[in-house]
Amino acid sequence: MELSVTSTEFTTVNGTSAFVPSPATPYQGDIARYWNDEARPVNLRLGDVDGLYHHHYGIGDVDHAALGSTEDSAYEKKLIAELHRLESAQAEVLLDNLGAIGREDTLVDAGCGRGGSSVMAHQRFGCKVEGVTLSSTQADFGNRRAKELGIDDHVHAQVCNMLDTPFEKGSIAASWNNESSMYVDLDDLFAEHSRFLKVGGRYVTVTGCWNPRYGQPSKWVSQINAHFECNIHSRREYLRAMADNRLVPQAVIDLTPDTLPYWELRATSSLVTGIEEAFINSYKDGSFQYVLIAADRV
Ligand SMILES: C[S@@+](CC[C@H](N)C(=O)[O-])C[C@H]1O[C@@H](n2cnc3c(N)ncnc32)[C@H](O)[C@@H]1O
Ligand SMILES: CC(C)=CCC/C(C)=C/COP(=O)(O)OP(=O)(O)O
Ligand SMILES: [Mg+2]
Repeated sequence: MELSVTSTEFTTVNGTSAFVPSPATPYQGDIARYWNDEARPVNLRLGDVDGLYHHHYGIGDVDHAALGSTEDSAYEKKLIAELHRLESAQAEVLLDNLGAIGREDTLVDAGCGRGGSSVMAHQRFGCKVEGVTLSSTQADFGNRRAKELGIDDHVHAQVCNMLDTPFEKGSIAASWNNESSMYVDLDDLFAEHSRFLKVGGRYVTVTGCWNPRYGQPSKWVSQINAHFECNIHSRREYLRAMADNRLVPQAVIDLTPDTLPYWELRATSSLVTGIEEAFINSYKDGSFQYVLIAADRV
């Protein structure tokens, strides 16, 4: 495993030894531990459907015909497949917004999780994808999947702070944060993307953000922050930090109506985690939005 940090330590995670780089901050240490320990069935069982493991949410209409009757003994399996289909549809929309990518290009998946979006990007464009995550468990998982798929020469994950990456200035054709920008300061994040992206390169984020029109983060947004130990930014902060870092928005898409069917379906499943109500209520009261922002590095 490649590491872009200078010192390392061993720690105990779930009773086993895991390799944890010295975090840039105590907060990043907490986030590394959080994702090293994470093994929720709602993520693993969905990933098992086709081997693409996501840590993001879904978009699009539910295919009720494919789900069939709730009385059917195979209903739960179909529901899991449907939730997974919607999560992969979200990643497809992110990739749609990366623009023209060639086989020779290298992309950066910032906060790559178990690597589902990285694999999909390689499968679509034939390009190289470099994923970074704070979690050694996730990086190992992603690299193992890439090896199993025979694409480890193109898809690679490493334990690395996305605010301080080893990628050379101007070397990257496109980069993204798929539900990972709520763990960092946006000025620091966009300064780093702006540094390693080529001029004319594309940056995309899919994220949940609080709506400035609501006023301040609602109780539901605060509940989501506490649940994931993250810090959801406002839509205004995204646009301001992009403008300050040579990232010019080309598309701002409100995906809130598209993600509600996913949440309403998930709330009926046996895999609920308890956070469904906060997402549904905040999307419905307008305090929280699910957005995609695509920007050009100028
Ligand atoms: C909700 S998961 C999203 C994973 C992935 N993008 C996906 O769509 O499946 C958040 C990810 O952000 C990563 N992350 C959070 N802060 C980070 C940081 N400072 N540097 C690198 N990764 C970070 C976590 O390690 C985790 O992999
Ligand atoms: C849109 C927002 C605010 C996202 C916060 C980041 C996050 C934890 C995303 C999903 O991860 P996951 O797939 O591991 O979560 P879950 O277990 O709930 O499916
Ligand atoms: Mg999930």
